[in-house]
Amino acid sequence: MSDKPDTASNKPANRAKTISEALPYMQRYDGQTVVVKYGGHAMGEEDLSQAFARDIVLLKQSGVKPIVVHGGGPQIKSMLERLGIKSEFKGGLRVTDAHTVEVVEMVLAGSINKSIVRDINAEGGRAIGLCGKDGNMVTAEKLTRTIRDPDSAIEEVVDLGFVGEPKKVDRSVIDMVARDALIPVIAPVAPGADGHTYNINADTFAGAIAGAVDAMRLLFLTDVPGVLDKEGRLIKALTIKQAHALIADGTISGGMIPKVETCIEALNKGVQGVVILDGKVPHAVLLELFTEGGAGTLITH
Ligand SMILES: Nc1ncnc2c1ncn2[C@@H]1O[C@H](COP(=O)(O)OP(=O)(O)O)[C@@H](O)[C@H]1O
Ligand SMILES: CC(=O)N[C@@H](CCC(=O)OP(=O)(O)O)C(=O)O
Repeated sequence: MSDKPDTASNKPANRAKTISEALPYMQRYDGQTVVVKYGGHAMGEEDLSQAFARDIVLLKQSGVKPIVVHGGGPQIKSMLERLGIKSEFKGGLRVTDAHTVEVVEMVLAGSINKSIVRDINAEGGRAIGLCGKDGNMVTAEKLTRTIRDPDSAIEEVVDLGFVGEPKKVDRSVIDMVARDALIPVIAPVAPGADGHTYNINADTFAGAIAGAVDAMRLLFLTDVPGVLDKEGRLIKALTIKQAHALIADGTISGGMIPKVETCIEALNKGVQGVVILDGKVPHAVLLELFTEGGAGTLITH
């Protein structure tokens, strides 16, 4: 006997109906690749991490090929603080010197990657933790960035140190892993042809992976319900043109700008749809993929 109260939605027949209603969505995504970017702000609480891991295992079980790409900005920040290493952001990216990149790799490809792998495995999945270095999956190049001074409007080239951008993604490694029962969990750290290790923004990294594997969907789990309008209401769907207009008129600002720009790049590389949604809502991934209303903001051509 269940110890849950016998409310209408809990009645066995209604629960069976809910599961049955997921069938057309399961059929739509059957055999398709879905890349889920799990941001550092969406992690942390045990119940949420467990619900996230369960969703990923359920996707795999129902015939979808999920690929998890994770971030860990807040977790890198706290480790750098513990070690007494100062860190700053320029243009939304962490300035990464030689000491910092060691910590970034340790946190992203180490503790965070392994805790996501553990959570997925605890739910009965078989996750395998990787970063861009494994099997030479991703080759990075040092990122050159120009930033405009808001006062003088002068553009200057900033040196972000070991911050990279993905230049080449070899999808064969991901295909080999995802073909079997395994679920790839990938950290955004990659080697350069120059032998250095590069720290890559996790959104950018997820976009590159999704583009390389022709993903049907790329989901960005963040800490807001999606793209919000000027009144703070959720915009359920956007075209690329509308997204550009919202950036131009200032509705989309801050960290949401590079996220939406990454969405547009991924769509232009062949991803069919990109969704920005709140990773703090339990079972956000299932709500988006397997229910009628979906969740968050869907951006398409
Ligand atoms: N129009 C908008 N809709 C939603 N969020 C916005 C918008 N404009 C700016 N933002 C900001 O973007 C943030 C999400 O970007 P970011 O902090 O980089 O996410 P993450 O750390 O999950 O990658 C939101 O928390 C919000 O403060
Ligand atoms: C170059 C750069 O800024 N890299 C990011 C990588 C982690 C990340 O992007 O994590 P979230 O998705 O949680 O923000 C950083 O060092 O924080």
